[in-house]
Amino acid sequence: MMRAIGVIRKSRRERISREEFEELLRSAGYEVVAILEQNREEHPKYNIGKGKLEELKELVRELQPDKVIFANKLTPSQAYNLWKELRVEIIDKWQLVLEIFERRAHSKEAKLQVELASLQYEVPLVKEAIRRIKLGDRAGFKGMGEYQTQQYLKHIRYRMGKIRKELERVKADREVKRKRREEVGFILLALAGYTNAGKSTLLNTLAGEEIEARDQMFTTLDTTTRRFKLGGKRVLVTDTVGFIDGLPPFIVEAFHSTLEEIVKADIVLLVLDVSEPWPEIRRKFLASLNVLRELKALDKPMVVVLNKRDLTSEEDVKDKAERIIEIVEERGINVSRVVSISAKFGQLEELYGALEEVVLTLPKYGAFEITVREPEKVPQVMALINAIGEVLSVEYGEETKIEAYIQTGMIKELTRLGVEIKRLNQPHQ
Ligand SMILES: Nc1nc2c(ncn2[C@@H]2O[C@H](COP(=O)(O)OP(=O)(O)OP(=O)(O)O)[C@@H](O)[C@H]2O)c(=O)[nH]1
Ligand SMILES: [Mg+2]
Repeated sequence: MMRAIGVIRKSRRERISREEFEELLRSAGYEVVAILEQNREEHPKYNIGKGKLEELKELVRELQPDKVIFANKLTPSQAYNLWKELRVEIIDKWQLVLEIFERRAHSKEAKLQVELASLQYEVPLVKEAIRRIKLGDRAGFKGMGEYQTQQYLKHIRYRMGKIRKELERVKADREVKRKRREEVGFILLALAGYTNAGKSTLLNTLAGEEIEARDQMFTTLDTTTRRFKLGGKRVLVTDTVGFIDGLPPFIVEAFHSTLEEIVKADIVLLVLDVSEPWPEIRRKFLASLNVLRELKALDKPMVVVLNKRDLTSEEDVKDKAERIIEIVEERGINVSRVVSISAKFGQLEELYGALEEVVLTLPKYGAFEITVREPEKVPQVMALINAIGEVLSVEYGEETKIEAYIQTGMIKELTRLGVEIKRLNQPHQ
């Protein structure tokens, strides 16, 4: 096991949770031999203050860790300065997150995305090393000389170009699949939310699946899509990578094809762990909203799902739901419903109820009157309607008249059965 010293600098602007940092270190597989904390504004040269640096030096000498890991973001020049002082590998929070991603990436796509993000992160570090060599420093990036460092930079750029192209291909592929699914009348749901909120557990419960769900951060990096039925309707639900506070743009960019599942969904389920203390829920909720905003997915119908209600009391859940509503009202965010569930224990009634309602407000639905002239076709028509919408009323007679909400894209499917269709209203907005 790799041994690490953690460093956390807290300031007015940087709200860093020590608990979360320790959790990240644990998830990345480090043995934490010491944690150093400091309250102060950022020191331009070392991030932490000079006095703290001396303390850290002493600790490094004494404990001989493999790495020193900062909970803050380090500038390339700070990383370099720290390395010069401590002579031990220095990484910051985002490199730590990327290390976790690397361990968890299974699919080819996830692996490429992680590699792209890591390379993107390295570019300024390598450039800084080159700048320092030019100024007379002897060792470049990871101890390489000037020529090697230059070559390395070239290699990084080449590799990034290649990965981007490959990811483009994956993206096009995904787009085709998504279209096909929509064409057969699926409603697309995306699970979004902070890491460890219970997204994969919810997908498992919804779809009767067994994808990995564990009490650790970033269990899921690959995108998984499963089908289930909501009433009679066909639904696809997609689970993707979890969010974290301040998810930096370079990670969002690298994971774009994965996160795009959220952008392309009909409904977003934003999952929160309701058993946590309110300040934690609030922090994670706001962080999730920020990522959704960055993805331009905030205008989608969204259901806030308070998960793990089995771990707390009913009043507590109610109180937190009200506070969530306050936040969204304050910020003018469009949330269709707030529901509480226990994904682990299969308590999903509230979620099903909300989805039934929200689904029918989707712009892709419309109200139609369907006339069936051949009685023997009625069962077949009804089955299809149930899969792509909802029957509102049926009038049997010489000809059967059905009023129903159905997906407008599925009209062709119905006409093929030889029925007559008339639109009753304009689509909901
Ligand atoms: N008590 C309780 N635990 C739950 C519930 N839902 C999920 N958990 C637990 O919470 C932990 C995290 O669940 P996951 O489903 O892996 O969470 P995730 O959101 O997919 O996490 P990442 O993939 O890391 O983003 C696991 O230990 C689950 O067993 C619930 O309703 N009640
Ligand atoms: Mg997961």
